Amino acid sequence: MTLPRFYPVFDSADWVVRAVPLGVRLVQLRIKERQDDDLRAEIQTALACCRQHGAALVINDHWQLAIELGADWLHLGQEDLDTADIAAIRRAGLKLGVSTHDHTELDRALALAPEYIALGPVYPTILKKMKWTEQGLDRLTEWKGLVGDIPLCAIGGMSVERAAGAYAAGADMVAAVTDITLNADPDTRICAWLKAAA
Ligand SMILES: Cc1ncc(COP(=O)(O)OP(=O)(O)O)c(N)n1
Ligand SMILES: Cc1ncsc1CCOP(=O)(O)O
Ligand SMILES: [Mg+2]
Repeated sequence: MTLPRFYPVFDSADWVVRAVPLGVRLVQLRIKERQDDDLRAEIQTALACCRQHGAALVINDHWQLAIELGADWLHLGQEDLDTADIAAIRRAGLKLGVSTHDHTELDRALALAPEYIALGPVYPTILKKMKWTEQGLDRLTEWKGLVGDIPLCAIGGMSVERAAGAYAAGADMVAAVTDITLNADPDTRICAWLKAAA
């Protein structure tokens, strides 16, 4: 499967249900600090919507629920990898994306043969406090040289205006959160992303 070039990340199934009918074909559900029952309901709603529209849903962090609910994709960061059961995840047939920020993390990610590797924050992000400063476009180019055929995802401070630069630098996919969710007109912004990624 060739992964879509635009990869929005949302914190609720409502956002997924809003974005997918507009043409989004790869989307992440990234929900923090919620009870399992709530998470289960969110994942099930998002999964049903994505399956109806032929889109791929990536579950962030919650690998046990992803297995339990028969999800297809999972995203794990380096701290998630410390506790995740990769063998169980693979046995369940889940495809995997992994976050990286430096060479040690990249080596660890490559050893897992993930379906994509993410590098970030490419630009400063306001979504979460991170110990990593901006990586920049040259770092994306370096990463693309190191990951070879594995799709590379740029994340962190990405915007429609910055997308072309990230693709030109070597990103196969660009992920974004607040460029959409804080926009005054998220639907129009999603459509602009789809155009920029086409
Ligand atoms: C596409 C993509 N890239 C990176 C991340 C970050 O994952 P992680 O480092 O585990 O941090 P949290 O998102 O869990 O706070 C991501 N979610 N998606
Ligand atoms: C989850 C995550 N991982 C690296 S940067 C980032 C935040 C991306 O959010 P935004 O697109 O709003 O900068
Ligand atoms: Mg995580």
